[in-house]
Amino acid sequence: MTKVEITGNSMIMLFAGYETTSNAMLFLAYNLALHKDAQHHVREEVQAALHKHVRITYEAAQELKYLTQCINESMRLYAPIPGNSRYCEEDITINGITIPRGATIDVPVYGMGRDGDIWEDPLVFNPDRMEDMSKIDPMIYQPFGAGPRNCIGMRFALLEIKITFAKLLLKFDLDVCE
Ligand code: HEM
Repeated sequence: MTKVEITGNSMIMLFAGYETTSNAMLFLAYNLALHKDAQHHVREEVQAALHKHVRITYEAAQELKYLTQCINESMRLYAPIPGNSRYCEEDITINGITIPRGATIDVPVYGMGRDGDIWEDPLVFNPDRMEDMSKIDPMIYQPFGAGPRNCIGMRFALLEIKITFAKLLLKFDLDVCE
């Protein structure tokens, strides 16, 4: 790799990985502060995992299913990257719509996450709807993008968020200010 490539890749890893994860955590904290029942559920789950694993390890984090649902639901409502795009390299017709070569396709990630034709009560924070991710269309719910160039840091980000919130909720109660 050249020096320019190393610098460019280092910069993108920092920019792509810092603000995105911190915004995801910010909105998760907000949603859990607003929804004490969900916060309580997550805390109980973390305590059970701690009981089994003693520390919040990688393995323990994998068992935090309800916390994962809360993270996913929070990113549906508040996608850290609200829009994405793709450049069309050649003419193509999909479902009767022709997209010409050279066109840029905007992907409305935030809008799709709140579309009433797709989600029941779209503005309600309901982690239960994220219980079975195989029922969710990955082209519609795509906070980490989609396809071969989706987010390379997704697993790392989810782990980081889970460990942070597991530790946070063991010590603190999250509340909204007046
Ligand atoms: C909650 C946290 C994060 C969110 C919501 C997020 C979201 C995204 C999205 C939407 C894309 C574009 C994918 C596409 O076009 O299909 C992307 C790409 C990328 N992300 Fe993340 N990201 C997060 C965390 C991270 C972290 C922690 C890292 C690295 C440590 C990272 C590194 C990257 C890189 C390098 C790309 C470009 C991948 C490529 O072009 O092949 N991201 N991310």
